[in-house]
Amino acid sequence: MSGTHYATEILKELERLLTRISNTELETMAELVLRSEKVFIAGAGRSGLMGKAFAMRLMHTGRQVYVAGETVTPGIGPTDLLLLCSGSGETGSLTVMARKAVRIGARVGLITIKPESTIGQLAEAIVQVPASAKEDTAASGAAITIQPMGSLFEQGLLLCLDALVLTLMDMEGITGADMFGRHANLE
Ligand SMILES: O=C([C@H](O)CO)[C@H](O)[C@H](O)COP(=O)(O)O
Repeated sequence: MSGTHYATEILKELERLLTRISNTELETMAELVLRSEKVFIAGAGRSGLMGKAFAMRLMHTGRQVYVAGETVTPGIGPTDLLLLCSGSGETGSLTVMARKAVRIGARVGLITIKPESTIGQLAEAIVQVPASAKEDTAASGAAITIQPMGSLFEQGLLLCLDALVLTLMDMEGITGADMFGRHANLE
């Protein structure tokens, strides 16, 4: 298979994956975002990069958004949401954050392959992105993707988060122009 054929195959994988994501779960997550004063986003590695892309768009919708671990990020409080992006739902640093957020009384949201995971058990709202786990794609036969590791999850995660932004725009009557007005002007 050549480069563009791979890209076409990836699109087919994503189409199959996205039809298996629940609208109800997405809407529940959108409602949780709207009910929270501040939204803190966290994820490790590539999952974290997708989370950061979402954090920017969520800021564009007018919400108070922070990426956990950045120097200017304040503390989380009981009226806030910690939204975690983790395929496994078991990543150590994120599990620690989730436990701390729960202890403080904040809500935890999770986008994951594994709702039954440690973080899943701490989360009030979960959107399941039913891709292959990163370790399964390394083992022959177990995967539903031709891609290595967590790539299918991470791509599905980004699309799912962009769908969440559109859902929030619908719910709040926000336009793309409103959002563009909030974009960074020191680029
Ligand atoms: O970067 C990642 C790795 O390349 C797998 O594709 C993962 O996103 C990172 O390891 C975090 O894992 P999860 O918390 O299980 O998403």
